[in-house]
Parts: sequence; C-alpha cells; structure tokens
Amino acid sequence: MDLPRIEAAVREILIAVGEDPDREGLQETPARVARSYEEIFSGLTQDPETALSATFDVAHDEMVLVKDIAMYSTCEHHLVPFHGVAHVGYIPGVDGRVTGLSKLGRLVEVYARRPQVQERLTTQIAQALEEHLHPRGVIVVIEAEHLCMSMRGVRKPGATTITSAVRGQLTHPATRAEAMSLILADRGR
Ligand SMILES: Nc1nc2c(ncn2[C@@H]2O[C@H](COP(=O)(O)OP(=O)(O)OP(=O)(O)O)[C@@H](O)[C@H]2O)c(=O)[nH]1
Ligand SMILES: [Zn+2]
Repeated sequence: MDLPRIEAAVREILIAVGEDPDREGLQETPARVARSYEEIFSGLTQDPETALSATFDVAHDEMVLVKDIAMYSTCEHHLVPFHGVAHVGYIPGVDGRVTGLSKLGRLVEVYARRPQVQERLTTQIAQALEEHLHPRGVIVVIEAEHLCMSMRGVRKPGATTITSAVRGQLTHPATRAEAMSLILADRGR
C-alpha cells in the first residue's frame, strides 16, 4: 500500500474541507490515517486460501457453525464503516475434513478489510468456503449497521441490514431452518 500517497491525499482533503492541516491537532493526522487505512484495507492483499489452510481430519459430517463473529468493514460508496456480526456455518464434505474454528473468523477478516458492499462480502465468504473446503453445504449470514445510513444521508441509526448466502445442502429448507434457528437462538427474537 502506498502510504505517502494516502498521506498526501488526506492532507488535500483536510484543506478542501476548510481545515488547516498544519494546526497542532492535525499535523500527524495524514500519517495516522495512512497507517489506519493500511490496517482497515489489509484484506486487499490477503489470500482466503491461507486463512483456511489448517484442515483436520476429524470425520465430522454434521454442521459446524461459528456465530456472532464481530465484524468491521468499510462501505465502498462512502468509505465509512459498516459493522455487526457474521455467522458462518458449513457441513463438511464427504472426506469429513474441517478447518480450524478461528479460521472462519480469519476468512471474514480477509474480505471485510476491503472496500465492500455487504452483499459481496457475504457471497465472497461463502464462495471461498466452497472452493477451499469442498463442503456439502455453506451458510453465511451477516447483520450490520451502515454508518452511511446512520450518521449521514437517510439518518436512520439502528437499522440493521441482513444478508445471507447459502450453498449446497444448506439450501434445503429443513437444514437451512435448523441453521437459522441456531443463529437466532438466545436472542429473544
Ligand atoms: N446494496 C448495498 N447498498 C449499500 C451498501 N452500503 C451502502 N449502500 C447504499 O449505497 C447507496 C449509494 O447511493 P447513491 O444515491 O449513489 O449515494 P448517496 O447520494 O450518498 O445516497 P444516500 O446514502 O441515500 O444519501 C445508498 O443507498 C447506500 O445506502 C451495501 O453494502 N449494499
Ligand atoms: Zn455507504
């Protein structure tokens, strides 16, 4: 990532909004924003295959679901955060191989740490699981609040956007319903 270029651009933005980039509180801001973007957009240079690399032969052939994975991403339209939780589940393939549980969280990070729209984020996570684990089914559900809808624009704080991507056996109504009931359990919904 080109940090000096981000710095120069942020300095320009500060001037354009009518700020003085040389006043005490702002002097370090372009450099801080550059470092911050390096972290927030680190997924652009990360590979989902690496995130899922650890697999184990535990011969489990029922659903594995990690829910309430905290997630922060950046809306590609306004470059402000959208954040919430991701729920990621799959039914292992015929070989019964599973991946490390933390790897599902790492996979979410690979795609969340990019300029995104929630639909693409959801689909990319599901697709990567399909490609790299060859599971019999996949479900990804993301619930998020978009700050571009809260702090500006339509100004509807608290509105939640829910997206899902399901593949394979998890598209079957009974299996999908079981996954959704696990995802929604203990929520008072
Ligand atoms: N589908 C989808 N839309 C998104 C996402 N994040 C932001 N948006 C929407 O992107 C749209 C961009 O609309 P535009 O009319 O081009 O931009 P705008 O004038 O800033 O729109 P407002 O937000 O309504 O003020 C808005 O409706 C946003 O709510 C997302 O993850 N998925
Ligand atoms: Zn937005």
